[in-house]
Amino acid sequence: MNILVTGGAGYIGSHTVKMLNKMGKNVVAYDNLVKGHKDAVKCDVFVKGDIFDSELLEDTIKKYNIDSVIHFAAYSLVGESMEKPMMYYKNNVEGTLNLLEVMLKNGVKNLVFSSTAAVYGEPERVPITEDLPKNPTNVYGRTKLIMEGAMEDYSRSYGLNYIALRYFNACGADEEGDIGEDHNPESHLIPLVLQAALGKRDSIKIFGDDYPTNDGTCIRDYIHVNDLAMAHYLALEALINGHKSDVYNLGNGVGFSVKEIIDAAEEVVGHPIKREIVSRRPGDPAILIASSEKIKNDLGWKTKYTDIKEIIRTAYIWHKNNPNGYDDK
Ligand SMILES: NC(=O)c1ccc[n+]([C@@H]2O[C@H](COP(=O)([O-])OP(=O)(O)OC[C@H]3O[C@@H](n4cnc5c(N)ncnc54)[C@H](O)[C@@H]3O)[C@@H](O)[C@H]2O)c1
Ligand SMILES: O=c1ccn([C@@H]2O[C@H](COP(=O)(O)OP(=O)(O)O[C@H]3O[C@H](CO)[C@H](O)[C@H](O)[C@H]3O)[C@@H](O)[C@H]2O)c(=O)[nH]1
Repeated sequence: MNILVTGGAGYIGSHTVKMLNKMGKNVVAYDNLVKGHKDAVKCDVFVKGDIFDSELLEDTIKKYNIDSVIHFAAYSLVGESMEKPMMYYKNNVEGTLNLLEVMLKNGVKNLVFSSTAAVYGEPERVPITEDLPKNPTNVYGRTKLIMEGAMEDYSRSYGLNYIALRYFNACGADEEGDIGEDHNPESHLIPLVLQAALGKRDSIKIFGDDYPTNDGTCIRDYIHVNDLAMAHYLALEALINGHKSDVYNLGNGVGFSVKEIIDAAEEVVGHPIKREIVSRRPGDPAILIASSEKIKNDLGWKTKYTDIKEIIRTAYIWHKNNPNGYDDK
């Protein structure tokens, strides 16, 4: 396997790069560093480049004899996608189409693609299985769904072999503490809760406590970033061994409310975390819980991290030791 990882300097990409590198695979991390961090790249080869740069992509594929691609590079802020749809269609759709064109032109047919639970929108039931209707409630989710459709068409017409992985809420950090989550701006719940715990912000704002859930706050399915990373490896291995193109959910199958996450974080850090109820964030579905039975049955994926406190603890180690994230700001 000679694997090109686009978005390899980002949060999930860097964890996948590190894991593949540790497994002895040949990995080339490719990232324009618009959001990612060079220090997050724990493999020998890093190429600073854009997925729109066809020439550099082609040179990289040839130089490193690339046979497979894991494609993380995208924009992924739901709120921003509603304000700036053009930016999202351009990067997530046009950018990915460009990458696919260069791949196919150079005979690279294996692709693992980052999709998202956001393709489902407000689900008609939980746990969510892959066959449920796809009705994204935001532009971000729609761009990912459009790409799932394009990959299906490319698979039929050009022999692209792809697996799209629909992640639920990625969280946690590598246990060695050298890489973690550093988004700017940060919008995800767990890093924000931990920043509040570490005094980096005054409080954690709870976006609405009037949802139809037990405690009124939204329920999500939190999945450790290294469990996600492992799924990418299994997906790629399956494709190389002739597995058909497919789509899989990735979650723990258990839901935690926002309040339950803050309670769990308080136990991890050992002191209370100031919380504040504010109004709902537009576009937030009340409950998202994954069924990941399909990938467990098909590819033998297993989660290593099932205890939410353990997951938060791995994130806490990173945030405590790197209160300002990576040193590149
Ligand atoms: N974090 C989550 O909870 C979550 C959930 C579902 C899906 N996803 C998807 O997973 C992928 C990775 O998410 P993440 O949280 O690691 O995001 P991230 O922003 O940390 O990583 C994305 C990386 O892609 C790079 N990038 C963006 N546009 C690029 C371009 N045109 N050319 C080259 N590099 C480019 C960025 O610099 C960044 O390093 C994304 O596709 C995202 O949509 C994330
Ligand atoms: O300061 C905050 C931040 C978040 N939340 C709440 O915490 C939950 C989790 O929010 P995140 O922003 O951490 O994650 P999302 O569920 O909104 O989004 C994640 O899952 C989506 C799929 O549903 C997309 O894939 C997206 O990229 C990914 O970040 C939500 O109910 C949100 O309302 C708060 O109450 N306060």
